[in-house]
Amino acid sequence: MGRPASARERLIVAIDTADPARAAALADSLAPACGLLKVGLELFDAVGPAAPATVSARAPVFLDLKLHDIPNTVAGAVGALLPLRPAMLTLHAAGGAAMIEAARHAAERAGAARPLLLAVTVLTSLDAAALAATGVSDPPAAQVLRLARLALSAGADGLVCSPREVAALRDALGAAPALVVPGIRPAGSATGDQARTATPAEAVAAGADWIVVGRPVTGAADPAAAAAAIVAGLP
Ligand SMILES: O=C(O)c1cc(=O)[nH]c(=O)n1[C@@H]1O[C@H](COP(=O)(O)O)[C@@H](O)[C@H]1O
Repeated sequence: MGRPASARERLIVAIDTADPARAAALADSLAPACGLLKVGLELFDAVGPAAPATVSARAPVFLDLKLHDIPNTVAGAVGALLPLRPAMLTLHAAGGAAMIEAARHAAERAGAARPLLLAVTVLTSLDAAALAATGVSDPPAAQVLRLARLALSAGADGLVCSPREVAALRDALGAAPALVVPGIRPAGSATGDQARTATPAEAVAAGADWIVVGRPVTGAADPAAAAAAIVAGLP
């Protein structure tokens, strides 16, 4: 899929719920207010392939299953997901080059309808101490850049990173990789479990192509109005 052509198209709303009726209601109200709707592990694990199928009737789907397994298994999973026609699909960069190459190879079977393959670098919920506890003593920014280079050279189309790394990734990698950025918090909204955050406008000004927002929109009294307010504040 092409890069967003408007502020509205930059917004991806994460529909994180295990309740299919709530997911359908959120999709109905939010589809006109954003570019894509994200179906993640919570909804997919609860509802199965019917989840993206329901949502894709309303908006393009970002299918965020963060695949991370041996290359043969990930290739098979990508092949099994292609009939759902996601516009974007995630896998963990830490799965390594051979896994990403296998995913790319499998995705190419969809031809022109191939989803954008996005490599998740360092989860936005990890701060430097939490990352160090996994055995990575480099700061998050260095690990994000290392994983970004690995993923792109193995065939990923883009990256998922926190807003804190976007400017450095653009400096190092240029305009080519798609940068999809969660960890977004409008001023005054609760951080929750996110550690590396910034506002929607800061993320886009730094070079994000798309921003991913979940609870600040879906937890609002009027989710469509919350989404519209985010879009109105983008540069
Ligand atoms: O791949 C993702 O989308 C993702 C990667 C990451 O590092 N951090 C992250 O928060 N996400 C997703 O982005 C969404 C953020 O939701 P909120 O924290 O509610 O805005 C969730 O659906 C996460 O699964």
